Amino acid sequence: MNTAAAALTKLPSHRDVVYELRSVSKTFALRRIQALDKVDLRLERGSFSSVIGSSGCGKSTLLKIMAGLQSPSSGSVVLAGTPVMGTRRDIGMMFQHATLFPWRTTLENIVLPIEIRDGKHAARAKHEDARRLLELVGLKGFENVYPNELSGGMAQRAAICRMLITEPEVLLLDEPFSALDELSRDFMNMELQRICMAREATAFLVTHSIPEAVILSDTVYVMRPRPGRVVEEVPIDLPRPRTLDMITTPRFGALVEHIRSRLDKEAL
Ligand SMILES: Nc1ncnc2c1ncn2[C@@H]1O[C@H](COP(=O)(O)OP(=O)(O)OP(=O)(O)O)[C@@H](O)[C@H]1O
Repeated sequence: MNTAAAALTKLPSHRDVVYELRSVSKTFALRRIQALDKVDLRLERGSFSSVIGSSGCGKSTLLKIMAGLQSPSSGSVVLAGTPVMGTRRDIGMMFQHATLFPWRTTLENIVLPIEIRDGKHAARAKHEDARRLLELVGLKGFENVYPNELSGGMAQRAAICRMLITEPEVLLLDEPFSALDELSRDFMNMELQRICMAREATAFLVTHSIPEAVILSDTVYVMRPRPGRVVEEVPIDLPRPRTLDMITTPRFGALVEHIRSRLDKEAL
């Protein structure tokens, strides 16, 4: 078996806990909204987790706190043994829209986080790494193309490279493919799995789609609103690598139904 095939058949390592949230609460004092109430999370190294819940249940607030973009009102957030007190180098983020700069080529967009952090010289030194990442996501040959020549899916792949160029420990993903059509989204989800497995990345995804959460995750956290809290941690016992035809299996259907039954009824 070649190395790429070996990487694909490897199961997630499930060893040490890399990210831990203990009793995280968040209240927005001005509007007296308790967005999060005592949320506990433990992400194992190399695992893929998702959070699902109705609109306004606190998913984005949770992600922002994990990213160090917002501070919790109480509780602790620890990544790789140190408290998260602000943005940090070992956290990579990806959002719904790729937001590539139109005046920079794909390659220049990918190395931008390095340029901002360490300057132009350091960014240039990363061009080889950026080329390798482009190959990993299937964009070889698009190094010198401008964003207006990329499809939505291609732009999101470039955004994956931009997230990975700083070699983050964890990937925080806020509905990264929700703006894509269904076929591209399915394809990109399988690509995301391949990339995460190849790099043994620890990933955490916010999504509104139960099937997406199930096909990608080792664990799905179900949230309910007012106040936002995790009501269940659902282990997904489907084998890896996951394939799209698993969606038609009875086990997949049972997991989707179980998660649906645990969601806030008003959201359905
Ligand atoms: N900066 C803020 N100031 C005041 N209230 C806020 C702020 N950010 C979020 N909220 C409130 O906190 C609650 C949770 O919001 P959040 O955006 O985390 O939910 P969500 O689950 O991500 O929603 P959606 O799925 O619609 O994106 C909501 O009631 C929202 O109005």
